[in-house]
Amino acid sequence: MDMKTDNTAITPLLSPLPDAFLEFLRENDLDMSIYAAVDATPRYIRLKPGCESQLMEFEADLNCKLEKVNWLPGFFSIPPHTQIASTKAYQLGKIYGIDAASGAAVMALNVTLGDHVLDLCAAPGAKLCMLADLLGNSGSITGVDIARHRLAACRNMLQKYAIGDRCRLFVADGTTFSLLPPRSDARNDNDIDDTLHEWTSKRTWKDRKNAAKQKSATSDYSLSETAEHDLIFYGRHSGVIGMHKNDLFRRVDDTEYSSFGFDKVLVDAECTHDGSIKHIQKFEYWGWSTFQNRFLHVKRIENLTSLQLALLSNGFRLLKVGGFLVYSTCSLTVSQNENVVQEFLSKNPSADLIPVDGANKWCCKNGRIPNTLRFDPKTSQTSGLFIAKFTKLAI
Ligand SMILES: C[S@@+](CC[C@H](N)C(=O)[O-])C[C@H]1O[C@@H](n2cnc3c(N)ncnc32)[C@H](O)[C@@H]1O
Repeated sequence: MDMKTDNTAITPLLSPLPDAFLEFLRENDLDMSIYAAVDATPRYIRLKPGCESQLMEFEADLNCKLEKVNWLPGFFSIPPHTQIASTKAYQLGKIYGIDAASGAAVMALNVTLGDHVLDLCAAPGAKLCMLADLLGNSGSITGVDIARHRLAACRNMLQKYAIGDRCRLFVADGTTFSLLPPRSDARNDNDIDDTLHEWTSKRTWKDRKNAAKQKSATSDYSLSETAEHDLIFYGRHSGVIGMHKNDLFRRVDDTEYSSFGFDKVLVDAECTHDGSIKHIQKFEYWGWSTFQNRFLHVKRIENLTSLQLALLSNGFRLLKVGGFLVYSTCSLTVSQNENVVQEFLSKNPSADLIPVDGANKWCCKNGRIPNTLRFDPKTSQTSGLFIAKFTKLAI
């Protein structure tokens, strides 16, 4: 699926910028000139590994030249208003639409073969697909998102690109998600009742009955273990098939995550999306009063930053000692980025904010605290994105 809205009805952002958005920029001390470059900001595509030799075909299909992004392997820029969803290359799952800054957030994780990766805010899944391509036939990916319909879109994408083999998707709250990565020594009792069999989109009569039972017993979202972590997809080699459900949903002591937790965690947190002008443009249709209600109310922003801190803290809890966590948002506000990072560091002595390898060659600037990065349309010719990378120390 194309990660950018291929909605031809959306016109360029009103010029001058709408008052509500200007007020938001002023309140957050953001330089409005970064949005001046928006109309000239290219789109980006990433090639499915193995399709590199078909560049000329893709150019003919997209009817434009593909410019290699030198600082980001596998990425190409295309003119801003190129439509990709109608192309054959896209429909056949040979190209992905994904912004280069999003690609940078994934690269910052330094994924290596065999890693167990957790993507805590995974939907609709552009970064998760890139993670799956980087892992290839190794390791595992666990994708979590609280929005069922968005995670279902992510599942469709995994199926379209045929990259879900080592992936598990859970509808769950990332602030409380608590499962371990799949273990290679997991029991495989495929024949025993109540173990997980191959995933199918059709639910068995027994599963439907259990779900109904759970629903009637669960007035509170947090009551049942399995309701709390609703597994909506798993691939054949995701480590799930043959597992007993109780083992899959087993709660462990927090200390176990330090040894058996995830090697890499991505927390691409919910935010105000102000760095993504495509998102902001949608308010021309939703109405700027909606923007005002959502983004200019102190209480709502406080709730959002609390959610971001909770997601980051829980992602870090699930990380192995020595593993890497990347926190990213497509907001450019300090409150949702550097402030969240600083508050998190003050509460987590085992967290170390570390530099992103190779970022000195990337088209971005430093954030307002050392080792953090900021992409924006003016500096990077990308959508806006903030990135911070942490490791977990053994203390
Ligand atoms: C910026 S989007 C993630 C984009 C995604 N990483 C990608 O590359 O396509 C943020 C996501 O966080 C999800 N979200 C919001 N609150 C959440 C929570 N408490 N737990 C898990 N996911 C949450 C939203 O549903 C949304 O899909």
